[in-house]
Amino acid sequence: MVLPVVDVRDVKKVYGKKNEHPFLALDNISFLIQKGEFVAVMGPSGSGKTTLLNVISTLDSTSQGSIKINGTDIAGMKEDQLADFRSRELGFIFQDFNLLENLSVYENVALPLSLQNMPSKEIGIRVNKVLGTLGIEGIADKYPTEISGGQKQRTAAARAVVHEPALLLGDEPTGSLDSKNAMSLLKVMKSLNENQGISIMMVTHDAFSASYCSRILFIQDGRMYKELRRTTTREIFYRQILDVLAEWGTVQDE
Ligand SMILES: Nc1ncnc2c1ncn2[C@@H]1O[C@H](COP(=O)(O)OP(=O)(O)OP(=O)(O)O)[C@@H](O)[C@H]1O
Repeated sequence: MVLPVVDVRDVKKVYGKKNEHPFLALDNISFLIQKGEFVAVMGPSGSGKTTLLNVISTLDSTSQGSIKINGTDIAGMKEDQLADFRSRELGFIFQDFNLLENLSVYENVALPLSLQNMPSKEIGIRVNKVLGTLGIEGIADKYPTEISGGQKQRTAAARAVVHEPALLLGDEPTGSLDSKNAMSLLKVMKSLNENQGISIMMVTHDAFSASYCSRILFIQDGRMYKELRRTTTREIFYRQILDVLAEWGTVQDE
């Protein structure tokens, strides 16, 4: 039996203590992400997207319900087990890249493997492979201050997948890129998804970015609002996404 890569059941997240006006940020959210899916989470500001990403990425705990990543229930794990789990099973790609400025592109990408104490020869093989996949082998010796925004985001993507995680998580990964670099990163993510079989879940407010995904989860007020599967061309899917956003009064132009 193939286990889903993400299994979220009846998850609630309450912020604040009980006697201090608790706020229900996630309200009985349940969904599955199967291996090989590329899923976007969309919703109005304050709907709980980042909260959902944080509890799935094990950076925050739930108040109720269960979350399994690749079959492992993350609720009962201690902090050191969680850190180990995160470093093996998850990859993160953020809007602001989070590259270390005093390390070269090669060293930034190698970091997750160095932290796992992998032999340097094997690190070299893996890093060079992923730099090639993302088309940035030519800038391996440059430093983050010497490369473009698009190259920084590719470096961040390479670092996020170099350890071959079960799940790649993105928080507005195209958010700080111009449209050309955003499209280029989305194509890279789609190719990692289709050719390397990496499962991806990303939060985005951008319908164009979401149209590269195979499924969209729309959340509102901490609840599942709607789900949209791509069964058609990217262009038609984009219009279908815009139709849902229009229900919230959030219309965008491509
Ligand atoms: N640490 C916290 N303590 C109390 N309330 C919080 C906390 N973090 C988030 N919230 C509240 O929970 C709700 C969901 O926040 P969250 O950041 O998940 O929304 P979001 O959908 O990611 O929003 P945005 O699109 O604006 O980033 C919001 O109403 C927010 O004010």
